Amino acid sequence: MRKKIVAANWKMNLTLAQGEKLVNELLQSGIQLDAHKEVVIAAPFPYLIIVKELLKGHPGFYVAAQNVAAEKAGAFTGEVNAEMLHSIHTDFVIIGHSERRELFGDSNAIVAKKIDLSLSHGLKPIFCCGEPLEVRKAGTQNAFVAKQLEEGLFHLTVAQLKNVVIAYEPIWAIGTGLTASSAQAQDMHAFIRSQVASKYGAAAANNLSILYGGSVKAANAAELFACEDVDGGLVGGASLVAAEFAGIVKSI
Ligand SMILES: O=C[C@H](O)COP(=O)(O)O
Repeated sequence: MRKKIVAANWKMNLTLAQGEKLVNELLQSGIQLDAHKEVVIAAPFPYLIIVKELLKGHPGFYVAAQNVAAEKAGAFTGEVNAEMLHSIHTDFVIIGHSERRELFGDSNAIVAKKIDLSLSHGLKPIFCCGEPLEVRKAGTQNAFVAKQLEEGLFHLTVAQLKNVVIAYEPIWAIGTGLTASSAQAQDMHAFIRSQVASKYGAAAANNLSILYGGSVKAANAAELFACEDVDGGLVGGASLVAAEFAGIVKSI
């Protein structure tokens, strides 16, 4: 049975005090996780150690970095590498988020390097993919996402893929209040799973968690998560309010 996962992506928001308050409120919000459900908090780098500490003793809660360097180590001022993240017990890392792709030049080739370095240091990548509005309007979203998968992810072995989570985030739905309909989400998730099945076989595809991201909130989470191939969400804005995020987690 594949894992159901809800991940909070705080992006570049919250002071440390606000982040600590949010985590504490979340832990007190009555979330019940079984062995097949996980909550991941992608906090800014400086808070990772502290958030990890706050989550201690709460099984099923994990921390993620929002990015990782594409280089191993060395003279790369301002970068944080996979080994460093592992050394502070980071569990997951978001790779290839559309904001990184669009604003910071993360190409499919760079994404592939980040995936490799993360896996080789025991981090679980949350690989993001998704099309911009013009591609959706042209109806070529499947080909667009297939290329992202092919160039960013499909060089992995089947054993490596076991430690990867995919997040499908249509760019037109991120932070816009526009959510993909559950039918649009299901169609794309089923397509992604079929691509994985063709490359790695049905068992690998069935075990892979595929999250939806893009204006997920407590009010639409249950409908999205009810789709057969939607295994949870990657949540931006709504992860910054404890009650709202707890409502989303309770929908998995
Ligand atoms: O990583 C999260 C996504 O970019 C979704 O953001 P959003 O929930 O604010 O639309």
